[in-house]
Amino acid sequence: MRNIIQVEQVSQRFTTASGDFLALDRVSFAIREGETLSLIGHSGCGKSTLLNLIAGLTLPSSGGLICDQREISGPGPERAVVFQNHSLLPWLTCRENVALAVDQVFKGTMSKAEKQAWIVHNLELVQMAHALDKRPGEISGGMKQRVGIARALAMKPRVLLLDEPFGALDALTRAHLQDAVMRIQQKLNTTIVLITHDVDEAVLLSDRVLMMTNGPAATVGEILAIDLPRPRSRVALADNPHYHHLRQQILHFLYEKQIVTAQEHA
Ligand SMILES: Nc1ncnc2c1ncn2[C@@H]1O[C@H](COP(=O)(O)OP(=O)(O)OP(=O)(O)O)[C@@H](O)[C@H]1O
Repeated sequence: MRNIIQVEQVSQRFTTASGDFLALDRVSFAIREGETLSLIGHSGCGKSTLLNLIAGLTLPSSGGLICDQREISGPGPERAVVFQNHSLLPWLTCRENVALAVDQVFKGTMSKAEKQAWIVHNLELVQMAHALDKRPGEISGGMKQRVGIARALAMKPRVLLLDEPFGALDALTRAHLQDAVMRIQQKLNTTIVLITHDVDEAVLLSDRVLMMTNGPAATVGEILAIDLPRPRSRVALADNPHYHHLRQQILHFLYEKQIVTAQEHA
């Protein structure tokens, strides 16, 4: 598999009231085309900072990021982001919210009818075609996230960046959305970068899990390959000893290695 994103020696400093704060310190890794890579780490370690850099929403203090052989110097439709809080415009319908992205990306390249069909197609992908003309206030939290994912997919991104997209949802809705993302990924072969705090979610969805060290000066701790066959079923995995072994390795990193490291530095 070829690399679609390369993160090379990236550091990120923030200027705060109490002085300079080094959030990320010389982070390097590559994201392979078509893979699902999860970023996991303790709260405040720098996961969103890293995702924002890949999205091009911020620029690194040093180092560089490359997407498809081009330096990332700002946001672009080939890297679509979905945040924890859907961020749909409340006065627009689901169709109109997706249309905003489609109009922006396919201006001049799709006819009006093609755009309408493409909007419906993407809402169908996330099973939300029934709510085309509803406003965000008329649908549930899980449904809003689905529409947010449809809006991102409608941009035909090469990479889908998901910043804790299921964090605010109840366990059952979360499970349905995780299944939807896995199904869509299998269908479209989109590259996905997912921030999560949930070890089970990381193992279920990912091809690799990137475990970050605690901040400040966070960096890549370990990268774990999740070599479980696809399609994956949460029910079948519950009895799979290898699944439990992989889960255990992440827990060990987060709750034993990282705590030890933090104490060593204390
Ligand atoms: N704009 C900023 N200015 C100053 N400090 C910042 C800024 N953005 C992030 N930080 C700091 O950088 C560190 C990493 O923050 P970030 O939000 O990336 O962590 P995170 O791993 O995504 O956290 P969480 O899991 O709680 O969402 C934190 O200590 C945070 O306070």
